[in-house]
Amino acid sequence: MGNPKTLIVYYSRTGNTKVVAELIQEKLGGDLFQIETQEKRPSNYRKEVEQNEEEQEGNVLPELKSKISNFNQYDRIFIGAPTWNMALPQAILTFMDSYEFAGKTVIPFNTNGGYGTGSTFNQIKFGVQGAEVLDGYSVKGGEETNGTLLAIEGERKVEVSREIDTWLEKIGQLNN
Ligand SMILES: Cc1cc2nc3c(=O)[nH]c(=O)nc-3n(C[C@H](O)[C@H](O)[C@H](O)COP(=O)(O)O)c2cc1C
Repeated sequence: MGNPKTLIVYYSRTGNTKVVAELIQEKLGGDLFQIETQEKRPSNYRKEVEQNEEEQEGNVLPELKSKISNFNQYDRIFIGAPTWNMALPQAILTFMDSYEFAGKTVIPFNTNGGYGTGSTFNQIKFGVQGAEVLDGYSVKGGEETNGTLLAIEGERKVEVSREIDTWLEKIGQLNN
């Protein structure tokens, strides 16, 4: 695919997934879009953990704040999410439910508190039926439980940027 039109979508509470999204944009260009819920999320960590669990258990799809105009124009869509309770934050499910992905290339990325992607990549694969899904990138981000919010900054951000180059090259997306 020559010069694909690229969209980089992400959900981020404490900024780690946002930094990865911005690094991808620096390297490949494309449009950035932050998924946000219509209703404000709890700022308290424990309250967010509880609300998220309730939403995941009840298959609740929280309403999103805004829609992407002209989604059809995009060929290549990066979807970035933190691991929440070893799964996707439900807002990503709302996002995937809102658009048609058939014929597109989808590339997932993830940040987590050290326990890995959980089911996030599989959920993305399942949520974008008809798309070609490439291998994702995952990196350790923050650990709100011990007070580390944004971890991907400074020297760590430089390292992550290098890892992203390696990943993009491996999946054949670096010079596209
Ligand atoms: C509600 C909630 C649940 C989380 N659950 C997990 C988890 O199950 N496993 C894990 O490794 N990290 C978990 N984390 C940590 C985040 O995945 C990690 O801090 C990530 O880098 C946050 O990304 P962000 O800064 O873009 O919001 C959780 C964080 C929150 C707020």
